[in-house]
Amino acid sequence: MSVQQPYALELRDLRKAFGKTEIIRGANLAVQKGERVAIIGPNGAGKSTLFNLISGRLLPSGGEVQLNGQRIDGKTPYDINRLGLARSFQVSNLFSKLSVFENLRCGLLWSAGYKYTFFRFLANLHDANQRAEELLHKLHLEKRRDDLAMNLTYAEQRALEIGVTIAGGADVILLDEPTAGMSKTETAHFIELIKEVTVGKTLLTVEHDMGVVFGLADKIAVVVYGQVIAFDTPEKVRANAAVQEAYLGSTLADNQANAVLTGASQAEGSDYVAH
Ligand SMILES: Nc1ncnc2c1ncn2[C@@H]1O[C@H](COP(=O)(O)OP(=O)(O)OP(=O)(O)O)[C@@H](O)[C@H]1O
Repeated sequence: MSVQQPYALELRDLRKAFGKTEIIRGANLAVQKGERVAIIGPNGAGKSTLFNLISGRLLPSGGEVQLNGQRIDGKTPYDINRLGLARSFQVSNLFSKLSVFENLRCGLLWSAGYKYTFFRFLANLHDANQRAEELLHKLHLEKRRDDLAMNLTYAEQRALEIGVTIAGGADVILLDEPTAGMSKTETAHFIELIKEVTVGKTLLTVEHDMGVVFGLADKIAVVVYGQVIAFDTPEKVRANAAVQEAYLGSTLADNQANAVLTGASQAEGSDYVAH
């Protein structure tokens, strides 16, 4: 009899109230290792709150979050990161006055624990240099190696941001709207890049752009009113009557529903506020 592997990420009856209002109302989700999952849902459904609960920025009011079979709810973002979960924020995460190479090396050295001793730092430096070169190549940023992060194009900054996120070696990656603000062509390239650099990793994205969702995700988790009402392949989610029903009710929701049902990319930008 084979021993079942733990899920890469599991939410069990997760809850979060702000004051008296329960925003996350018993969310359940079980993500297998290596799956790419897009979290979608109407505005205000609780997608960002879920990401904040998973990454430790918010403490749950109830329920559990498990990472590779280990409970992480109640831990700090730092500890959760050390246990193998990394979240990419917007470009503000970068050191704007350091070069592309130096940004990647910082990410690598931080994960290698350079803080502990100077000698360990030196020992790690050679290895970090080599791995930073490899990452540069993966990110298609070789030509930008010595340019300051602040001088990159927006799309390049987002690529570097993802590079710094994965540099730490985490095996579960959370990306907040990775292609927000990009042109259609940039988005198409970026989806391919994300796929390449996250091979073998588990990926969760919060996403409004259905083009990205259908281009990137193996599975879609539909969050409505603080619960995961469907979690399945894009095709099955599209055909799910409960998803169709839950999306009805507002113009924006109608637009999103149409996009889900047709697999079309949304033309307009989102009103998602980065945290
Ligand atoms: N810190 C907070 N204090 C009080 N209410 C909050 C807080 N954070 C989020 N909320 C509320 O929780 C609800 C869900 O917000 P959240 O940002 O998680 O939704 P979302 O699905 O990510 O929405 P969007 O698609 O618009 O980004 C909203 O009504 C929001 O006002």
